[in-house]
Amino acid sequence: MDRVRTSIATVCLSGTLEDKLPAIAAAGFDGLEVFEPDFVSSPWSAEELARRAADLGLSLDLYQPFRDVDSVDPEEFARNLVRAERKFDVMERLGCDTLLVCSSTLPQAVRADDRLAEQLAVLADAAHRRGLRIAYEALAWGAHVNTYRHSWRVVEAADHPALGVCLDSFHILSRGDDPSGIRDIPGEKIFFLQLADAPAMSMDVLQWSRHYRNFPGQGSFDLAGFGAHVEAAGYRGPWSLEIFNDTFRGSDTGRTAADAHRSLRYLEAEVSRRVRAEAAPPPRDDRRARLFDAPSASPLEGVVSLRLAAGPGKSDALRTVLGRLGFRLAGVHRAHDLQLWRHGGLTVVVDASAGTVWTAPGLPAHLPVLTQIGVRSSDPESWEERARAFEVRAREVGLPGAEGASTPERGSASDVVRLDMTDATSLDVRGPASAAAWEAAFELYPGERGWEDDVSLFTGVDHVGLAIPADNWDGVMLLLRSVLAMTPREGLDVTDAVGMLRNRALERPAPDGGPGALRLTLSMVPGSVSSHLGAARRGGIGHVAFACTDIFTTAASMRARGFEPLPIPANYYDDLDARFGLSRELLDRMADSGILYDADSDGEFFHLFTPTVGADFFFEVVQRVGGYRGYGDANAAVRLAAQLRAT
Ligand SMILES: O=C(O)c1ccc(O)c(O)c1
Ligand SMILES: [Mg+2]
Repeated sequence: MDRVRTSIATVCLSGTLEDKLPAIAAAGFDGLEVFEPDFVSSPWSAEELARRAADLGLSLDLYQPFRDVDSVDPEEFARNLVRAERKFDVMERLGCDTLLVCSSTLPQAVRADDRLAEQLAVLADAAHRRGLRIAYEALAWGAHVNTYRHSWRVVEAADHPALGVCLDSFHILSRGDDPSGIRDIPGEKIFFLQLADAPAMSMDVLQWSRHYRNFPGQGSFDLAGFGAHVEAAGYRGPWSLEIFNDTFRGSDTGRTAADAHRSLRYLEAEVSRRVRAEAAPPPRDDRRARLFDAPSASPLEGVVSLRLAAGPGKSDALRTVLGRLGFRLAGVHRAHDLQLWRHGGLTVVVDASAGTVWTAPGLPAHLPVLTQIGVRSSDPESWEERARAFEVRAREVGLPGAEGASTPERGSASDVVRLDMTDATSLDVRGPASAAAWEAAFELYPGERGWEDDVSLFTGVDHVGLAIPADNWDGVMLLLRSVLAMTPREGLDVTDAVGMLRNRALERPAPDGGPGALRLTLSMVPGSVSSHLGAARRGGIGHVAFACTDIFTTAASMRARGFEPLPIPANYYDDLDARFGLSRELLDRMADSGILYDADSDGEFFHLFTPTVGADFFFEVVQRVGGYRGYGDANAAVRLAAQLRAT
């Protein structure tokens, strides 16, 4: 059976049709929806657009929108029919056979269903005579028809072969409607399917729809459940994206189109899972083969290494902090200005060169920056395949050779597969052979093995905080959810001394089902990818949080190395006392070491912070007690104020 056809409305992308068409084709779409304002503002004739689309192998799947066709005023309805005929002319010339008609938003919309069905049948008849058809869509803010069930009732009553419904996930899910009734619509009467996700928001639904939609996997709708209903109904037309989003309208066209196509692949894989889970016995191959499914990859087994670009300017400050955290300088690279720091099983590489040795040419605007997170896994190649299936570039990397910084990727096979998570930070999946290959590139200090201080205070990396430029937020979210199968937690906005930060944690469970093998907290920073890392924001954002089992012992040990706890005000501990009723003794001990506290129904959380190093980077040490699931976000404003004071 044929694969699902993918389509995208031109309104999703930035630029003019000259920019959009090639980007849509390059991203791998089969077709597109012609958004009328894009056509009206184009110098291309309908024939020219049709020819250009055909040259790129794209079909024109829908012409949209046609608004407010029905009317209680017969003369107005007659005029609307004339208007429709003009659009049929355009569609004939385009070779596009389906017109999207939205439910009316006007006061003169027909309120009687039988009358509305009659008018739609007249319109459908006119379309039919031209070999065209009408897909009727219930806008969530339609004056009379604003639910899919209502649109289907009217279409069913009209009973015309050239009239069907258009289902748009946004209009259905934004209202909190139950989508399971889609199963009751015959698949062949669903003429078109528009897919959009959106972040949870509490606002006027029209504003929400016109400005904040995003691609499947970027928002919080249950689109997999929605898609499973549509599949069950037997719909076999294209899956089309219709995203009105102000940020996408101003972002790189090719990049947005690539995200868009990836989002459909992700959604197909998710729907495929639902369909399989639902059906007993599992659906036959024909149903499954229609939907894309990604190969699974070897489990990730925790963060084992980190790399920080510090440049010559920030490497000393970083060196001081790492030393106080209990890391030791274990060696230097044979050819590059790279330092190897170690603590127990953890490795941190500080890149002190004037460019970055492994990353993009030129240093990011703000230093230090976390450029790499290394995770252990038995089969890195399986990640290369999985990433490729999701159209994400991943590659096996060589170690920086001795030839010079200009050819860092040449060198011995590394057993490392690199995936670009953000513009600054890659995820390096490190296979069993990677550690040895890696070490060979470094000159280890004598006595490195029997270091007298070789106690490991940290059990690993609890989580990593990344600053994400606003225009890359949705793209990163989709990549983490699709390729890495991470699950977002509820978003949280934190208001602090210098503004508001939008935060979102994503987690990927450990192979043993325990807490996160990979936990990331993303914070949205103003600015764009093109300014390399967004505008500077005062205060800490990017960070690495090390896990420990006894934060008081860890704090004492850090202090013995010269670490000075971040001064946390007494008011904070009084407030803790009021909220949690902790013992005075515990509060005093926490205050003494600059430790902050949080608790949820499953456990407790203790954490401490370093001052910021450079623009916004810091380290955190955390101790989770019981099943605490959060990240101590309640303390973010107190932490930030203390960091501002300390730097
Ligand atoms: O916002 C609108 O008007 C609009 C137009 C066409 C659509 O398909 C839609 O979902 C919304
Ligand atoms: Mg729509």
